[in-house]
Amino acid sequence: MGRPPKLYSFPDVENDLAPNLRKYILAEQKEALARHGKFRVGVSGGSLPKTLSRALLAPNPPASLDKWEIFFVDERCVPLDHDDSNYKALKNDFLDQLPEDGPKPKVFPIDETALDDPQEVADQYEQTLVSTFANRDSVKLPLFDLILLGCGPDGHTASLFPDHALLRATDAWVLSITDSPKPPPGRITLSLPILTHACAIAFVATGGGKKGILKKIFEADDEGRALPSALVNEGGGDKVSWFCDSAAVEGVGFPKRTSVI
Ligand SMILES: O=C(O)[C@H](O)[C@@H](O)[C@H](O)[C@H](O)COP(=O)(O)O
Repeated sequence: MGRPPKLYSFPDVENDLAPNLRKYILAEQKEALARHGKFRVGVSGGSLPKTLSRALLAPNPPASLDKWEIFFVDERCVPLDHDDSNYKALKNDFLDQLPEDGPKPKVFPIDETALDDPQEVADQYEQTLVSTFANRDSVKLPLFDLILLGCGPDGHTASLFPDHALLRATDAWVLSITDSPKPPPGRITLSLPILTHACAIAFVATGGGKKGILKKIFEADDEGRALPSALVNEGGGDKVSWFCDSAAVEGVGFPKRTSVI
């Protein structure tokens, strides 16, 4: 690993992790707005939308939310109102909780017209990125201001799973998977080069269920180094920050930080 990622450990999600995550996101937002007047964020599914809403809703949602463009780091190929939809989770946990008269982000869900064909969904989503981030011929890779990731108990992140061929895919921005070990099997995901190209990348991993895998990722022995989340550490270096609670990092022998400055 070149310049190592930052590993934050907080005693508690509600009172410590969430306010520090807020501070971090608002600092990234400030830099992005100064760079190009927009804040382009990629979000994952799982528990992330809930933690995000804890971080961002209180004491009040960010004033520049109307400058935010929110994309999905990965999405399940299900209708947007299905319980498995990452869009639905973000909508329920965050978007619908915003005050009616306040600023709203622009959100880019998947196209629902070809859900039985994940490759088609991936191609359509890549087109969405191409038309938002500029012409693919002029932009080699879309530059997200911030990517927010989760980490599964097997070390997966986004819908990039351990030992899966998608980990080696470098020719597309958005990939499809039909055999996801975590249900549902049909999904789309940003590719590893897009994740690590982002200006900033944050993982949120909490709870005792993450303990063993974080140890493997950070101790990076041969097995740990090959895990998808470790490959993000490897490619993103010091652009990567991990927001964890004490339960998740118990026993992890890697220097831990306790607050975002
Ligand atoms: O849609 C998904 O399934 C995800 O994007 C996935 O990569 C998730 O982030 C991790 O599985 C962690 O999930 P938890 O935060 O629920 O542990």
